[in-house]
Amino acid sequence: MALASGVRFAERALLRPWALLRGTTLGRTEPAAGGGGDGARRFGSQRVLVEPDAASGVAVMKLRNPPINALSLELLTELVISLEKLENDKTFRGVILTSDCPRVFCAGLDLTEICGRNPAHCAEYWKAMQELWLRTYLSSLVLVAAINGACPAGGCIIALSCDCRVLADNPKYRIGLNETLLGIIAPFWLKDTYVNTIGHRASEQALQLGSLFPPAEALQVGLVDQVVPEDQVQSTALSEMARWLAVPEPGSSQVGPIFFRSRAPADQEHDAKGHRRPPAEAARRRHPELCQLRLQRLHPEVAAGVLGEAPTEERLRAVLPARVLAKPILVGTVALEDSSPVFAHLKLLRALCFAHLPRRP
Ligand SMILES: CCCCCCCC/C=C\C=C\CC(=O)SCCNC(=O)CCNC(=O)[C@H](O)C(C)(C)COP(=O)(O)OP(=O)(O)OC[C@H]1O[C@@H](n2cnc3c(N)ncnc32)[C@H](O)[C@@H]1OP(=O)(O)O
Repeated sequence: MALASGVRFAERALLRPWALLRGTTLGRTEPAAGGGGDGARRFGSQRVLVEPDAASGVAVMKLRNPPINALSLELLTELVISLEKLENDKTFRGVILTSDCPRVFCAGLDLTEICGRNPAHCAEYWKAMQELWLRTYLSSLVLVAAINGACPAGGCIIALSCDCRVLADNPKYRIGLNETLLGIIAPFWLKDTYVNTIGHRASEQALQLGSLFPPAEALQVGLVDQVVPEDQVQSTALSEMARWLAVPEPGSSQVGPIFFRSRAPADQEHDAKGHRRPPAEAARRRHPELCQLRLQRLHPEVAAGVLGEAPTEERLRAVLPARVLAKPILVGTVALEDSSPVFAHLKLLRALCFAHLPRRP
């Protein structure tokens, strides 16, 4: 019964992802601030404001979940949708991520989404967090973080998944992964991202101590690329973006996320006819091992949400057709298959089941 109700919950959420967006208006379009230039219209949602500049191919994406841009489920979902929208629009090559809330870039996970919530909610929330990380870390767009406020934990994760980080020079704006101090253990993909950015020893120390770096130290350790006066963060981010976008194709698309963040061949962005693959598919091809990690890491939490409790083989065999169990399912293609929610859900269920079954000889 727990299984059946768990499945119904997940199915409903997957079939109606917009149901997660309580009180949200998506796709609203209005003139950009300052009158808007050539074709400049801003769009976005309640918690993510997008100011696109078609002429430069750059959009500024502002988090606005006052007072501190805590990563609520709604904000995570809206960020993913906005990024996906820009990735699918060939006009855009770069996004500047910044905050619309004074003094805080992003306070990290919304702790009210975790504390005292049921396992199904935690699973949904955690999945959304990983989705955002995958979407940013593997994005085909150049992402520059214009960090105009405090940037702890989950805020730092967003910044780390960008190609470049510009931090405002204000000693109150500290940045780092401090979750250890809250009793949250960084998953290994996050540890790896830290190591890739600031090196092994610095990560080891900073993660264990839960260090938050003030601007000068963040620059010194390599956590940010530039520290500039607060009123120059946006303009510096735009200059950085111009530098990154000036690299001609194909170099610009083949180095960067594909080259550095994947062990897969670097030619996965386009199909044999030269058509650009949908971002989710390209990401999966570029980074199969990430997809795999994703589910390996995800399954205990999701199992709690989807299956109600750790399933026994007997229970799984009772609910799954024999042919499903006869053939190993590729674990991990699930969450990136968002084009078909029902299919994705079935695959998720199967993959979870396999994660709990004894290995075949
Ligand atoms: C099932 C899920 C499993 C998850 C597994 C995770 C695996 C690892 C992956 C990611 C891990 C991420 C870890 C995190 O992100 S944990 C969050 C860590 N965040 C922090 O430590 C930041 C804490 N906040 C602050 O330091 C400050 O609030 C600051 C952002 C600097 C802003 O300071 P200030 O402007 O002075 O504002 P206040 O401190 O007064 O805060 C205003 C109100 O906001 C509330 N608040 C603050 N932070 C959070 C938060 N993260 N979530 C929810 N609410 C938050 C604060 O209590 C104030 O509320 P109120 O006005 O009602 O008192």
